[in-house]
Amino acid sequence: MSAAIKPLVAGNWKMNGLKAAASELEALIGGYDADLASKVDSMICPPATLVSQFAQTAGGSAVAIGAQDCHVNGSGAHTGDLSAEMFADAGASAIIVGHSERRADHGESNKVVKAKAEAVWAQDLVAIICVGETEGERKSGETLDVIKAQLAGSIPSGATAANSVIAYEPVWAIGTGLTPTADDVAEVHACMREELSKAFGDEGSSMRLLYGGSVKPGNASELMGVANVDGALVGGASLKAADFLGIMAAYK
Ligand SMILES: O=C[C@H](O)COP(=O)(O)O
Repeated sequence: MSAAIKPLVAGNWKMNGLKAAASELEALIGGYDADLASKVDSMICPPATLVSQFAQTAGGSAVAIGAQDCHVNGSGAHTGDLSAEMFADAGASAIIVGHSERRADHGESNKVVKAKAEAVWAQDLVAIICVGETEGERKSGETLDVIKAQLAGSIPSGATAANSVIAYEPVWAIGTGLTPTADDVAEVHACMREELSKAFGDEGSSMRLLYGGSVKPGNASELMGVANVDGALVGGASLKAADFLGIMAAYK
């Protein structure tokens, strides 16, 4: 937790969810009362096929809708790709870029992630920029160097607390049920805060830093209580409204 930064709990549904899953979004909206909304922001990033529908369902509620990736260009001959402009048009307010599954499955480099963040900003949307070390990198003691290099390479100049959110997701903790210790999370988040403050001044000092990787209702209080952790990027446990609300309850 950082003083004076309103936390964000964002759900990344990844490649999960059909139209009927709107019932979970409706349940989330129903359980996310004004008191909770005053303490923590909430966002769901469904698959691209549901962004428009979810934005309509969430319209007028305090739950924001985001997307999971975008192309670096606004339009053009890129079969199967989707642009930040399209997601803005569909009602998204943020787009995740640089998730480790994109970096691994699609070979996305820091340079590509940076260009995607710029494409997100060009539509006045928020870029949720992900970084994180692999298991091998942690075991060989390279974690902080990897994170620093990813931050330096993936975040464009001009990043502000309003246009960017940074998510630390250790690759080995994603979908595995494993989590780093609170001390390990604190070490990485302190390092990120220092790097961002050096690079972006006051904007870096007040940018939201999310932790992601096997966040569940049972471990949310401990993880969200770590210094410089300003919320969570949640995968599996965001698919059910009850679990997602259980994670946000860490801020009650
Ligand atoms: O974007 C979300 C993360 O990859 C975390 O996924 P997970 O909560 O299923 O471990």
